Amino acid sequence: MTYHPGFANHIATEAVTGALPIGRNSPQRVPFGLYAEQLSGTAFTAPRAENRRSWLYRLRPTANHGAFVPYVGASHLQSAPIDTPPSPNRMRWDPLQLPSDPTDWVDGLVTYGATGDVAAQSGVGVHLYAATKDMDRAFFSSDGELLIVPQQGALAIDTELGRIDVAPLQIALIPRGVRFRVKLPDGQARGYVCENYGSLFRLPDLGPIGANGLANPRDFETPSAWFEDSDAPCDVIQKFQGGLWITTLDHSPFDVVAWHGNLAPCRYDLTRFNTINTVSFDHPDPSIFTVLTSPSETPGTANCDFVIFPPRWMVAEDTFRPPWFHRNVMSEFMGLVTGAYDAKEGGFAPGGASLHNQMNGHGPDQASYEKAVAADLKPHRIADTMAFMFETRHVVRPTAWAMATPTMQLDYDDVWTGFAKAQLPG
Ligand SMILES: O=C(O)Cc1cc(O)ccc1O
Ligand SMILES: [Fe+2]
Repeated sequence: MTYHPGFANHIATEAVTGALPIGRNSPQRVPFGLYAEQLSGTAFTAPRAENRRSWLYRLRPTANHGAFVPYVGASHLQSAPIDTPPSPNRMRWDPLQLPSDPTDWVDGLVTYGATGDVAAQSGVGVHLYAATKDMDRAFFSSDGELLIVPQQGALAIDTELGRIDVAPLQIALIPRGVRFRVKLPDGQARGYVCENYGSLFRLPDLGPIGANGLANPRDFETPSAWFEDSDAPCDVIQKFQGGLWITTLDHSPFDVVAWHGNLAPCRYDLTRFNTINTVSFDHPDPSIFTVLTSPSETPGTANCDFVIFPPRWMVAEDTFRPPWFHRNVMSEFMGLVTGAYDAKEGGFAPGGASLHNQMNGHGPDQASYEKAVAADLKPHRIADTMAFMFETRHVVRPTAWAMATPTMQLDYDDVWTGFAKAQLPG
């Protein structure tokens, strides 16, 4: 498997020499009788800097399929708007358990919450997955791009535009509409998915940081063209406006022999993140750890930011080093890939999740607080950690499933109930 470095670069790739038309997108006769097809990730008229599309050259056009019918499977996938009431309460969940029956990646997806409105192309869906079986069918979301954060087990993702291998500490980003199937080299896998209904994820501006730092573009990797020439039937499941639909093709959907453009799946290794932090005092806002951002119409107020808390040196002087107590106009869904998170001494396990919605007080648990105020502030490396946050301007509504699952920690408030009252002089 070969990859091309760069984020949303214009790439030209062919799995068969001579398959890619030169100098035009849609010649009268495409080499080998391939079908030329445009995949648009932004409106045709989106400004050039925003515009994302690719041209695919395939054995058959995607349009060559029968009707989709509703998918009747054990799916726990949902979309915004969620019909259960929003809750101001802070929530936390133990890890999602592996299913007892053989379950592939698509049936292993469970929606914990969603926000915005899938029909209005704003907001996100937040899913976790727990899977034990390779997919032998294809899946795509018409509702949003998928940011996949593996937590346990590698994923071998075959997509129409190439194959991506990812493991925990890496992420994959799959554009809206791109069909893919997930295989499990380790036999089982768990992780998180942000389904972004809004504007496409991109690298954040760096402002005074300068031209380099945080996630550097060249560390994103886009696969070369790959295809399979198979006339065996293949089920394709589509998520469309929250519902799941299925059709059966009489051929493989993975039949793109060549493609070019700047809309394609990619992967990124989170350990390549160039972490920037204070070298004087005060814990900076977590926006300093933004990997990718999906802007909204309001500058600086994201539809969704993907923020990580990677291993790093803590050197701040006269500073409460962990995340401070706070209330945020943005809503925060967090997960933990590995290790421990510096604001939570207990209860936030790798594979677990938490939700702190708009304006609701949260921050270090009491044990983290006591430890931090007592600490001798020598340089200290937080070595084994990788937490992340999907932070959104829209309030996340938990699903009925997430509210009812036994993995929900009903005593989560208690991590903040024991604080001693401050003592004023006199
Ligand atoms: O709530 C959290 O743990 C996430 C978070 C981390 C941080 O360093 C500062 C603010 C913030 O919301
Ligand atoms: Fe927070």
